[in-house]
Amino acid sequence: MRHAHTVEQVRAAEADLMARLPEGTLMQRAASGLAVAISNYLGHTYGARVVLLVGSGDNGGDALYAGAQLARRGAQVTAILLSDKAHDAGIAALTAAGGRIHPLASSAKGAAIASADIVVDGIVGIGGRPGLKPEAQAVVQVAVDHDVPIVAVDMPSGVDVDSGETPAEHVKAAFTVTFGTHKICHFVDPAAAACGPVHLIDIGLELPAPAVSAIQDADIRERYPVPHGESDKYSRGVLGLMAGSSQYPGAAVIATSGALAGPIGMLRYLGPDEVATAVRAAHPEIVAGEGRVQAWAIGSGLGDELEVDKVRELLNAEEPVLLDADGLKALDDSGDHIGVLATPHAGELARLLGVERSTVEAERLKHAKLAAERFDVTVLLKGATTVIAAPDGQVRVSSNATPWLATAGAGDVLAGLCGSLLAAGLTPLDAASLGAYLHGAAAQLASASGPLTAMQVAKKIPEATRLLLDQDIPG
Ligand SMILES: NC(=O)C1=CN([C@@H]2O[C@H](COP(=O)(O)OP(=O)(O)OC[C@H]3O[C@@H](n4cnc5c(N)ncnc54)[C@H](OP(=O)(O)O)[C@@H]3O)[C@@H](O)[C@H]2O)[C@@H](O)CC1
Ligand SMILES: [K+]
Repeated sequence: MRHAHTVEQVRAAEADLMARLPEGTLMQRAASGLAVAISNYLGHTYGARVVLLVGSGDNGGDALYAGAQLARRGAQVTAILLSDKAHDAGIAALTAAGGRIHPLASSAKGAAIASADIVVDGIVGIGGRPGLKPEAQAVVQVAVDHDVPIVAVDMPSGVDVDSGETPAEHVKAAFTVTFGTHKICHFVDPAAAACGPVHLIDIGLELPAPAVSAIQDADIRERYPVPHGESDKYSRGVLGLMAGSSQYPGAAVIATSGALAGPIGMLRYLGPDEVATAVRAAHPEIVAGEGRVQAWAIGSGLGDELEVDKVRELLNAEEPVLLDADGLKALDDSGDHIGVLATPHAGELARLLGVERSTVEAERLKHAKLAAERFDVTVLLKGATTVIAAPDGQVRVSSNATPWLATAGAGDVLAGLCGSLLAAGLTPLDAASLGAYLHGAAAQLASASGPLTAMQVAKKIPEATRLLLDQDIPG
């Protein structure tokens, strides 16, 4: 996993380390990493035209020192000072390296930005409040109007660092160079979408447990419940699936496709006879009717056929339960739901919490955590970046989805797959994490940069799993 820490955690780690190192060491490490990342992006340094947007703090200092290093290697570097205050030693270093300094009032600044190869956003970093001042917004807009790429120093200025929210104007970066650890805004939308690819420069910080972790390929290898020689269909896990209705029979076929592509040994389907017939026609290996299961997945396409009392009984039973779509209507905030995984999209989460959908979309991390706490469940909030919040406060994100995945039935596949992982014995947090990541990986295979259907995603889950587990096909 990659880990993100809060501003407070970063400041504390920085203070610890700075006390043991000569002054300025951390900024030099940061600036060197930034300069290298800029050179790599441009593909050359000599003659490159680099404009630094410099705010009043150390974020501007990073930009100035990186600019000085690039100027020493032959770049034409111009700094635009956006505040009366700026990092004095950084300005001295840039000037000594042959860089130019423009105050905000300079009439030449627009032309410098318009003809730049790259603009460096050193306006604010972890000391920043959300939003851009009008003078900063104006110079950023010149870069946007002239298609000049912007590299964000630490994070795109104007985003809310600790929440990933973007309540006001902010920079949209071609890429971001950050230091010591990721920050929450790198992982959580909408801010994450403004970062572009994020390069992490190690500056030697020693950090506590992260606030948010991002799932990677290696996590699948470490946590996937791979069967062994002694496994049988029961020990691999049996999932009970309640999905589909006469109104939405297709949801059951799609959800069962997702479930069968996961690790379970057997799938029991419970639902109306005509839907069971359709499900078994698509998947003859499915067993219809009651029986022992290790986990339940309830909800996709149930429509009005949701039996709230029955579902509430299951929520209070021992087996873990996944609630999706209509199944979420059975969730209440009384009692212990520690084994429950809820998989809402933003609209469903908004209904559960009694707020507007747009509010959930703007404040995704906050509302996922709020619901996890209020309902005592693990919440998987679907989206371009999926946010998973556990009731103990752990948060993970999965960011490998493709925009093509926004298609009918994709959520049913995810519910089936996560249910399958729950039945195989993973915790709700791990089932959600691996499910979201495998779903995203399967969608990438199914899409190959083009349109896809939910069933195609389900069909690609075994291949995505095999690739991520790195297992050769025997024979
Ligand atoms: N921590 C680390 O490990 C390392 C940190 N390093 C670097 O230091 C950066 C943090 O630097 P920092 O603390 O000096 O704060 P920074 O973000 O430059 O803001 C400065 C001032 O800006 C102002 N301001 C606020 N909001 C604003 C807005 N929207 N628009 C305009 N102005 C705004 C506000 O001043 P005020 O307006 O309140 O007077 C604030 O005090 C960090 O991101 C990284 O790049 C690396 O060098 C080494 C390792
Ligand atoms: K910045």
